Formats: sequence, C-alpha cells, structure tokens
Amino acid sequence: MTAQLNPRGDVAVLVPAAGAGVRLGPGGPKALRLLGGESLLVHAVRRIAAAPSVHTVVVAAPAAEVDAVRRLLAPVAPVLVVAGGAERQESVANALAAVPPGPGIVLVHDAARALTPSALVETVAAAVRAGHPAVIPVLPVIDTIKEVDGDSVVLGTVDRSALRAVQTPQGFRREVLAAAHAAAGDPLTDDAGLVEQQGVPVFCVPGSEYALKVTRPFDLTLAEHLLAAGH
Ligand SMILES: Nc1ccn([C@@H]2O[C@H](COP(=O)(O)OP(=O)(O)OP(=O)(O)O)[C@@H](O)[C@H]2O)c(=O)n1
Ligand SMILES: C[C@](O)(CO)[C@H](O)COP(=O)(O)O
Repeated sequence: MTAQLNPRGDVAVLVPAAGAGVRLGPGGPKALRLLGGESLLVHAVRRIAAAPSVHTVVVAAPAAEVDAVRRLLAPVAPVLVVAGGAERQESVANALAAVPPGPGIVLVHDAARALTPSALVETVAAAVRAGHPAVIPVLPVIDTIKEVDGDSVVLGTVDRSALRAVQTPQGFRREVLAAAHAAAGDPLTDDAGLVEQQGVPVFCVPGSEYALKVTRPFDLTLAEHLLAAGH
C-alpha cells in the first residue's frame, strides 16, 4: 500500500496512539477522545502531515480499532495504520517495522501531544539531519523540586538547573532507533531512553508549551482552551 506524503521527504513519523488513557479516565482510548470535536489523533496527524519533510506517517492504533482508525484518518492524510501493543515501546516497535524503504530519519510522536506545532517536527528533523543521531525537545523545569521519602517527608531539594521535561517528537537516525529497539529490554517511557542505553549521545532542542501531553482531565481542558485560542 502506498501512503506517502512528500515523496522527496526524508522523515518517517511513528505515532503511538494505542494507549488506554487510564489517567484521563473513562471514555475510550485516549487518542480517539475528542478535542474541539475532533480526536486527539486527527489533530496530531494533521499537524505532522503539514511538516514539509515528512515522507511517511505510521500510526500504532489500539488493536481493536485499526480499521476504524484507517477510516478516521483517510480524509486527513495518507498514513499507514498498524496494531499497537500492550506498552508504548511495543507500539513504537510495531510502527517502526512498517516504515517503507526510503526515509533515513525517524521521529516518534505521541498522539496525546495533539497540538504540537508542525515547526517542532521540522526543528527536530533538522537537528538529526545536521548530524545528531538522537534529538529530543525539552523544556526547563519551572517548579522547585523536592526529593521525598514516601509522600510527605522531604529528603532534600534537587538542583533543577540540570533537569529538563521531555516531549515528543523525538528524532533519530533510522538505524540508531532500529538498533535501540532491537536491543530493548524492559519497557521505558521514551525512545531516547533506549538509545541512551546503547551509549548514543542524545541532543536537546527547545520544546514547545503547545506540545503538552494530554494525560489528565486538566490537560484536556487546557488543550481545549489553546485550540479555541487558535493553536
Ligand atoms: N500501549 C501503549 C501505550 C501508550 N501508547 C501511546 O503513547 C503515547 C503516550 O502515552 P501516555 O500518554 O502515557 O498514554 P496512555 O498509555 O494512553 O496513558 P495512561 O498511562 O494514562 O493509560 C500516547 O499517544 C499513547 O496512545 C501506545 O501507543 N501504546
Ligand atoms: C515520550 C513521552 O511523551 C515523554 O514525555 C512519554 O510518552 C511519557 O510517558 P509518561 O508515562 O506519561 O511519562
């Protein structure tokens, strides 16, 4: 099946979208929950597809929703849809296995970061193209951070100047991501973590407040406001 966006693009974007959304609460798989009348997944794919470097998009959908997701995305962009797994890492691996020959750069981008600007896709891809084997968008940590024992006893204050909150899209040389997944052990929360385990340097670029992850009900409310404000 052909599902190319820009045939001259050098980037494949994997979109893990198979999570249950337990922290968001009841209402079905999170990627299919609505934001301003459209699913988080549709918002995410539309913004990815608008990035000029993108050659291919592969979505990892909940196994029971693969056909429904194909129908949902058909009017949005040409995409490949595969079944995700029980863990995010497995969903990414399934999507990676479906990338056709061609793209030398692979980005992994959460459907749950639905309002991520297309420009961030280009920024991450450009940093990989410039020679970094692995690239992540990050934001500074703005709160004072305490280490605690249990829920309530403070052990100390952490130096936040060295901490960063990590977003997606995370970008990789294709062979670097493939090798990291081939060697993967216990599931990690992001793909850069797998690459770190291979001793590959990971480079940070500035993230975006609009790339917030819809995790809890408050995040969905915030995203609704951002969307209504034109983002
Ligand atoms: N088995 C899984 C788990 C997560 N994801 C995707 O990975 C992204 C980031 O995961 P997260 O926000 O943690 O989503 P959920 O796992 O759905 O959230 P929760 O932990 O609250 O259930 C989401 O786009 C989610 O759909 C996935 O493709 N496959
Ligand atoms: C890759 C990621 O978006 C990094 O923030 C990841 O999906 C986070 O998962 P978490 O379990 O919600 O930290």
